Formats: sequence, structure tokens, C-alpha cells
Amino acid sequence: MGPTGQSPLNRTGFPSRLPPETAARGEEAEAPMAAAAVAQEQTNPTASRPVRCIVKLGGAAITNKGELESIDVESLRSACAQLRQAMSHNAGAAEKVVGMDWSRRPGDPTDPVVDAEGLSEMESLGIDTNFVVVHGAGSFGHFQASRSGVHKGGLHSTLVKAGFVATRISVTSLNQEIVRALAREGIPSVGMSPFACGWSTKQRKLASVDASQIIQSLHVGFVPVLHGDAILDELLDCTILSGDVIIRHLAQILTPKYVVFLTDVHGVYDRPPTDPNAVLLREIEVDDSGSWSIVKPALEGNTKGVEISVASHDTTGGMETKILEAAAIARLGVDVYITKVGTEHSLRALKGDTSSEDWLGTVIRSSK
Ligand SMILES: Nc1ncnc2c1ncn2[C@@H]1O[C@H](COP(=O)(O)OP(=O)(O)OP(=O)(O)O)[C@@H](O)[C@H]1O
Ligand SMILES: C=C(C)CCOP(=O)(O)O
Repeated sequence: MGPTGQSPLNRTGFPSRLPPETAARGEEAEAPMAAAAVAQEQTNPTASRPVRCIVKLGGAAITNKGELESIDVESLRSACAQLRQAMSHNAGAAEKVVGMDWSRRPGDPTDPVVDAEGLSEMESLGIDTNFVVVHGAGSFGHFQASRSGVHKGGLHSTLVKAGFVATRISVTSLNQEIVRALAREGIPSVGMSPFACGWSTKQRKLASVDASQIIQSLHVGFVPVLHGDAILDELLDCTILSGDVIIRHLAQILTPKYVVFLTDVHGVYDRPPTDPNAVLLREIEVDDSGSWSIVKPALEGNTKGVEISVASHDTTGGMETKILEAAAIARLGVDVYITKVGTEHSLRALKGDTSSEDWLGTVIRSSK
């Protein structure tokens, strides 16, 4: 991304123009879909219960990305506890948490004890549940997808077909663990897979989206928990849908007050954060045409724009996709906060409180 917008991102080692498959994702971010309008007409989602926040639990944040199918248990626990705090009516006050994971975990000697009588007497959960959670795959799913080429399509190939199944087994098992972690914090979460809800793409652009189940669940007080998924594609047979793209689409339908991306770094840097000279970009503005510029800090003499590195097994474009989708969300007039999981900054972002100077992260907002 040049400091004054237009040519957006620079993948390390690549020319400044976007590679073809990423350009496709960028175009996708530009065009709201007819299906979104259909879903919006079916039910007016904001009529009675406006969505406060859509949050992405990044795969890099809640899994150990270098270790196959390994959850970062502490980061996940912290993210769920902070979500609970952000939803709470009485911040700081001791309140009863209604544990909702009643399944028996490996090693548990007996069935879980459920105080059914106590719960039936409780008037409410004491939290505002008008959040949507979307999580990425991290060390679940990306490996299976890249090994088999699911993101490139071609279900006639046995390898791709097997990889599609393996990818879905992996991401849905992560989804189950995340729903359980949220449920243990007393958040009434329900897992929803884009594939199973009939979401599909055409040449990797979202083509059919049924959000009615999500909207109905929000209306009755559940927190939908979606995830990046392997889905069907009208032209390619199949592809991988990133959680970042799901979030942008849901933002178009639900117009939340703000969107939060939690990941393993403090935000967007001017170059990969592994570089000791990387500078954290505090504020990015997006104009009506989709061009964007770095507002804070002023990067004197930066002609290279934002440089991004993407792990070779990442099938959905990593930070590059996140920035493009975040810019499309900001263009809707919805502020986007990108910050590090498990920090005081992530809690403040989840509460929508990023205005003070000492908040560490990247805000992406409309210039209007
Ligand atoms: N310029 C940059 N600014 C910030 N992060 C960058 C940049 N270039 C590369 N990265 C890398 O991007 C990673 C975060 O993006 P990634 O897409 O992996 O996050 P995620 O959403 O948490 O994970 P997932 O896509 O698995 O859900 C960080 O680990 C960071 O090292
Ligand atoms: C099945 C996969 C690999 C989903 C990828 O979703 P993301 O991690 O949000 O980009």
C-alpha cells in the first residue's frame, strides 16, 4: 500500500501489483452480492437487535501455527474471557457464569454436574450477546487444504476430494473446541459452518449466501460462531473461504458498530513484524473509491508501501487478505480494529474503546 493509497500492498519478494488470485479476492471485496440483499430482505437483521461487534479470532492467535492441529489454550481462554467481559452488563462486578459445556471431556470421571433448578430460576444470563464470532483455521485446515490444493478446485481429483473432507474435519473440530471454550464462559454459542449453511462461490467470489440462520440465532440470543471453510465453487468445484471474507460479508448484511480482528501481532506494520525496524501503523483511512492512506504515523520517505509476507501453507492470503477485507468493511462506515489477542488492547477493542493514545493496534476507518 503506498502512503497515499492506490497501489495497495506489496508481498515481500513480489512485484507491487497483486498476484492474480489475490486480485480476485480484492475484486470480491469491492462488489456487494445480490445474495446479501436477498438475505437482508428476508429479515431485517438490525430491526430489533443491532449487532454490536463481529470479531475474528485469528488462527494465528488461537492456534500454534507451526504445530499441526494445536490450540493455543491460554490465548483461546483469554479471548473467550475478554469476550464475556465485553458482553457483560456489570463490568467488574462478580457475576455467576452459567457454564454451558455439559459434555464429558476425556479424563472426566463422572458426568458433568448441572444445577438445572438454579438455572431455571435465573432471570437472564446478564450479558448482551449481540456479537458474532468468526474464527480462522491457523494450524487446523490450512495444511490439509494446501497439501491437496482444495483452494484451487478440481473435485474430480481424488486428492482434492480427500483434502476437502480432511480440511472440513480439521476446521470443524476446531470450531467445536472454540464453541466449547465460549460456552464455558457462559456465552450461548452455536457453531455454524458456511459449507453446511449452503455458502458457495463462483471463481472464488461469494455467489450464494444464506445468512437467515445466523440472523435468527442472533434474534433469539445465541452467538453464532462461524469459521473459514472448504466450500463448493460453481466454476472451480471447490475452494477455501477465508474467515476474513466471511466477516466482510457479514458486515455488509449486519452493519455492526465495529469489527475486531484478533491476531498474533499488534496490528498492521509497514513490513513483516519479524523485521526489527517494522513500524506499527496506528490509523489507516479508506476513501469512497476504496483507496486508502496511512494517517498515523506519518511515514516520511516511505515509497514501498506495506510489505507483507505470507506463509507458504496459507491458502487464503494471510495479512494481505485481512487488510483488503478490513478496507472494504471500513468503506461501509464500520470501524475496524486489528490487535493482538490476550492483551489489554484486545479487551479494549472488544469493548469498542480504542480512542486513547495508549491503545496499541491498527484502526481502519472511512475518511468520511
Ligand atoms: N506487514 C505486516 N503486518 C502485520 N502482520 C504481517 C505483515 N506481514 C506479515 N504478517 C504476518 O501476518 C500474520 C497474521 O496474519 P494471519 O492471516 O496469519 O492471521 P490470522 O487471521 O490470525 O490467522 P488465520 O488466517 O489462520 O485465521 C502475523 O503472524 C504476521 O507475522
Ligand atoms: C479451511 C480453511 C483453511 C479456512 C481458512 O480460513 P482463514 O484462516 O480465516 O483464512
